[in-house]
Amino acid sequence: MAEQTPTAQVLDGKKTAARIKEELRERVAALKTRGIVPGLGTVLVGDDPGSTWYVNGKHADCAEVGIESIRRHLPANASQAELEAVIDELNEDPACTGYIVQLPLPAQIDTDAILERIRPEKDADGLHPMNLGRLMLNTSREITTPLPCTPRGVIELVRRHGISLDGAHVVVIGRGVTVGRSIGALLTRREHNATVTLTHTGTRDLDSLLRQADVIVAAAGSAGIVRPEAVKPGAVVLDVGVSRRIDPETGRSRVVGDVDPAVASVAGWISPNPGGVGPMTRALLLENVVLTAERAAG
Ligand SMILES: Nc1nc2c(c(=O)[nH]1)N[C@@H](CN(C=O)c1ccc(C(=O)N[C@@H](CCC(=O)O)C(=O)O)cc1)CN2
Repeated sequence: MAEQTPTAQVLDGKKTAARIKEELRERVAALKTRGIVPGLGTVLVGDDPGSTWYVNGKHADCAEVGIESIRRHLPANASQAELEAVIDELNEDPACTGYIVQLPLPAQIDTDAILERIRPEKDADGLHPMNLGRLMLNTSREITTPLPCTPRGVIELVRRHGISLDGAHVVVIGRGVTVGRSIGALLTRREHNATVTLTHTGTRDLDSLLRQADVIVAAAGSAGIVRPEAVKPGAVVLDVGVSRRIDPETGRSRVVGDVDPAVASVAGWISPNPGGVGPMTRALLLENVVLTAERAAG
């Protein structure tokens, strides 16, 4: 079959994230004039190369916008008690205005118990049950607690390209808490006003649902699961999935998304992967830290 020309417009996460970081630099400078220095803590358990890369990126981002950063690194065999001691320490540290625990955690750790131990006001990822719970409450009031970074990144990426989600049918693939379930809750709030179909590994005939979507958010971690024949012409397609493959030419590991590259000849808009939602996740984490510091300052 002849190769088709990509016609979709690009949802450029790199450029958009750079703009957000510029705005944040000014907000951080304004906080500093009031004697408030935002500080992001990161907790990494183990030496997974992907997680290490993400955490290093978060520290580099902080330096770029003037946020202080605090790093805690535990060995892969750390116990629940050892990790909880670090959480308790960051909860009390005044220099740490918000922090994240890099996920996934090793199997011996009870992840839910760790997320629950983070002080909700310092939960820079918006994954504490109280902050996730607030997402479910009064859907017309503005939320003033931290929200999960990837869902916010997706929404901000779309909004900053002038696309409205009001009334749109969004089909989300993946029911994980960091993306799928929380984006469903966020998009159905009154301010976004979308209709969401949340699909997962138990969904029958995914393609027939995808064909009805105005917007697809693919967060399955299943390489190429969104194929061109299942995409409505002109749809907005956001690729959040991360799978890793060894590139036969370079021998290096590279990211492969959930969206088949041929979708670019059918969709109206598409987010590249890498270079789409990933950089937005990082930028929105910084925004959560700044927001938390601004709110604490009154
Ligand atoms: N505590 C958390 N853990 C994890 C989260 C999270 O939001 N909070 N999300 C992911 C990892 N993640 C941030 O932590 C993240 C993933 C991807 C990117 C990114 O910029 N990706 C690049 C490509 C990177 C590559 O080549 O490997 C891109 O998309 O351009 C940033 C952050 C799971 N854990």
